[in-house]
Amino acid sequence: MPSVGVCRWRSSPLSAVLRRSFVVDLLPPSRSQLCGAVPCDFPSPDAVGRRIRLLKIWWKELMVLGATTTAASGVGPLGPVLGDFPFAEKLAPPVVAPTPPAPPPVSPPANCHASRGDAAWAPPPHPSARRARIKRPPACLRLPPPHHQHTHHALPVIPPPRPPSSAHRPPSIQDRRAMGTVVDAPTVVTENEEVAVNMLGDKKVTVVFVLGGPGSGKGTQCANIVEHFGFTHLSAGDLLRAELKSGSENGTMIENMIKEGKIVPSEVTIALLKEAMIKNDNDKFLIDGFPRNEENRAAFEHVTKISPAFVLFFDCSEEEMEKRLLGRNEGRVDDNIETIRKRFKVFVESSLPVIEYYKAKDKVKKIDAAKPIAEVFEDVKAIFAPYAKTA
Ligand SMILES: Nc1ncnc2c1ncn2[C@@H]1O[C@H](COP(=O)(O)OP(=O)(O)O)[C@@H](O)[C@H]1O
Ligand SMILES: Nc1ccn([C@@H]2O[C@H](COP(=O)(O)OP(=O)(O)O)[C@@H](O)[C@H]2O)c(=O)n1
Repeated sequence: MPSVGVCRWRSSPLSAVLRRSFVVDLLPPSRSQLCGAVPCDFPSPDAVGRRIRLLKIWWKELMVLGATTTAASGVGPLGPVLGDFPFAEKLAPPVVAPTPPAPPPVSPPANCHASRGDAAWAPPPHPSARRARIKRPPACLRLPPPHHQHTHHALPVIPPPRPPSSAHRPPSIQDRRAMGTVVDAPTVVTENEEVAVNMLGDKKVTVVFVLGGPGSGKGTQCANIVEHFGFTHLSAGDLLRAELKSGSENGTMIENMIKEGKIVPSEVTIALLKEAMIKNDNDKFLIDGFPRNEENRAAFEHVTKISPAFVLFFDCSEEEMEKRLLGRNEGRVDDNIETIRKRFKVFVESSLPVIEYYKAKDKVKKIDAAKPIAEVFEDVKAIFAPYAKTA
């Protein structure tokens, strides 16, 4: 049988409004077919009720498509989890509208470039899906036509995933999982522009990602940039350490990840960055130590719609960085030789590819960070000259 559905819900204490989200995690091939279906914010129990109903409608559709359920990860199969949802008992029993019969075969709309025989073409969404008011991928991108030898209920073959660089690619389930929010607006990240239409609405922001190995001097130079160029410094590591100290429900997880030099799941870090950016009136941000891997990068762009003006990359040898970290004396649990080596490995395996990604977009400004602090800052200043404070 073709598909697997797993549903779980989670809450986050990070937001003023308690956010709850369902994530329906569909393993391939159904994932690409139903991506964008369900994850959402639940600002109130009423909204939760509506989403439960939608989930049930979607679930029915999956069943119609011949899906089977298997607990693959998370809490378990969708059906039982719906029953377990903590707000469920506070709601009137959800009214699930009867699913209308399957629509008759239709021809592709005139404005769809594909024809019925094309693998890219699909009939419009089922009416119950339209009721759901949840943004699904455009029909042209979604269901390929049923495979000729297949019966009615067989899932069609799903085309291979589209390249991640496509500005119109619907966010994947992983991206949405990472966000914990629904992105109703089309995912458009303004490339090669210093400011983007973003989560801050009309407010245009300039974001610079500051990357480099542990101990390369990111924090030190960010302090200088703040002083001279009026940026706000958001250190992902500092935000995570503050979150762990705050007694958050994620505290233990964050602590363990930091001790092991591992990367905290994007949803946690992005929520912290997002909150910090929303709270701050400044429009120029240095985001230090983020994105640390491909997941961080893609999720951030999807959630915030912000593309960095450029990436400041502090290039330094491991030998020099190790020396600095061992002499940092900030009492950090991860500044010991064992964790430092793990962090170096993570940097090479996960963070360097992010730098390569931006390099391919001509957005990386590399600094020789092995030089003394003042000399490094001279190079930094040259890069930030266009952002000189005018006051
Ligand atoms: N260019 C430099 N030369 C020598 N020591 C430096 C230099 N830049 C930073 N340091 C020192 O190295 C340590 C790590 O720097 P830090 O800015 O905290 O790195 P990161 O934020 O990249 O982990 C700190 O003790 C800092 O004072
Ligand atoms: N985007 C990020 C940034 C930091 N972190 C965690 O925080 C730790 C410390 O990061 P940091 O940026 O403060 O310090 P450095 O490793 O750059 O010195 C990392 O080793 C990760 O465990 C993360 O998980 N995700």
